[in-house]
Amino acid sequence: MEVYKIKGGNRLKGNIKVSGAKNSAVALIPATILADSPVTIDGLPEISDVLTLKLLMEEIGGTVTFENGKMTVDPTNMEAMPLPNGNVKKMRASYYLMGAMLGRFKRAVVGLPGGCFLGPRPIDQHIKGFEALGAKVTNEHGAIYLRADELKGAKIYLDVASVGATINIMLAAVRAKGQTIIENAAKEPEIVDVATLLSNMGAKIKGAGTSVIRIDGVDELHGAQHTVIPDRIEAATYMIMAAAIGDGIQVDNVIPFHLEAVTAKLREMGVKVQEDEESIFIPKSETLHAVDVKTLVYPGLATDIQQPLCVLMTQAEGSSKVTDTIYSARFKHIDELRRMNAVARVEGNTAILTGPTTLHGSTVTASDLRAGAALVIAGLLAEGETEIHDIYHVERGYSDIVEKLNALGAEIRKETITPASAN
Ligand SMILES: CC(=O)N[C@H]1[C@@H](OP(=O)(O)OP(=O)(O)OC[C@H]2O[C@@H](n3ccc(=O)[nH]c3=O)[C@H](O)[C@@H]2O)O[C@H](CO)[C@@H](O)[C@@H]1O
Ligand SMILES: C=C(OP(=O)(O)O)C(=O)O
Repeated sequence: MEVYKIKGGNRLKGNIKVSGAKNSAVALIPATILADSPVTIDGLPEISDVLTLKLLMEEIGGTVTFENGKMTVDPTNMEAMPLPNGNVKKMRASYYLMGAMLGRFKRAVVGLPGGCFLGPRPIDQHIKGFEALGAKVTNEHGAIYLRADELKGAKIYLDVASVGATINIMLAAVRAKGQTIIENAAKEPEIVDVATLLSNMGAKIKGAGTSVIRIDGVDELHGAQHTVIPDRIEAATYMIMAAAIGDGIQVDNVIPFHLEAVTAKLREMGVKVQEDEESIFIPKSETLHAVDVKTLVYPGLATDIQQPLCVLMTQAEGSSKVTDTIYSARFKHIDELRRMNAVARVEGNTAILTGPTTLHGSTVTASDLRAGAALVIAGLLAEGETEIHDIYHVERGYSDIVEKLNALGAEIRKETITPASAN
């Protein structure tokens, strides 16, 4: 089993470069299925979700090259191979194969997705959208079967502004006959990024990034070239880390506009965030103040940032409250932080953390991706050594995290331990 071992307490300093956005990358790659010639995507993060999608593209007959963050997918010989199990279960965003394969082949069989367990994560809005476009959708033995004689544009109102449903419906609708209107669409920057690639492939999409998206279906989509946007969640994680244990850290390759909610919250805590065009500098923090946080859909504070932010709250004076309105049970990191001496408790969909506290190195488990990121920051802050288990979650979302942090002066290493020594 692979674990991270972190010797805590080192102050960190220097520049750290953010990679391409995971949540864009995992939709851009399936979007290539819709083209009739090769699509190249540049700036992709080297994370396990991207490698899993590469394998899935190959499983359905795509020819894929991936080097130095640049992936070219030739979808010409792809077929509607059923994908009920295997790689689709390793990640959440394999659900985008449903929309993309339905758009191209008018049929697909895709296993229910994996990904972070954050409490229930239904996909009813995706299915409602596919059905509105004319697909018959059934759930058989844990796989979703989709079939349509033809896809027809429709007006679809999303009951929740879901990122996944918005993108998935967009992927199918670009090849439907006539106009599709998605109302109460999610507005996350990753949706705009996917719409940009699809438009470059010949799709007709208006309104991505607003709550009403209009799509005029086209008969074919062609190859294109695209560079993925920077990962705003990775950037926010490193901003929080910089505020917690930095002696001056510049986070490079960011779009500061995408980070406004976290920037505002850090400033409220007393952090002096300095924005430039494509970078953000965080000087050494002075006194940190407790704050209350509520996660919301974009442009509100992302639920994915809540978990790392909890660690910073252990260093702030007073009691902070974090209410997660998107995933009410996304608090498994709190138990692990308590093992590290954090003063924290969960009441319903709210965590309450009181600081400042000295964190103690401990053996802890990453229950999901951002819980893992939170524990890495906690380990960097803690006195003594921290050992983090189940780091495969972290590797779904953070490209080269060990190398990036060590370059700032951290002491973190990946080690393989035997299960016996894991106890
Ligand atoms: C691969 C990817 O992009 N993952 C992100 C995406 O996940 P994901 O796309 O799965 O999240 P959604 O935006 O769909 O979920 C938002 C909320 O809507 C609910 N819901 C969603 C779909 C549906 O059909 N029915 C339904 O009820 C969910 O349970 C959740 O409470 O957005 C989440 C919320 O910003 C982020 O935490 C994830 O990092
Ligand atoms: C929850 C996340 O990812 P996924 O939707 O891929 O599980 C995340 O990125 O924090």
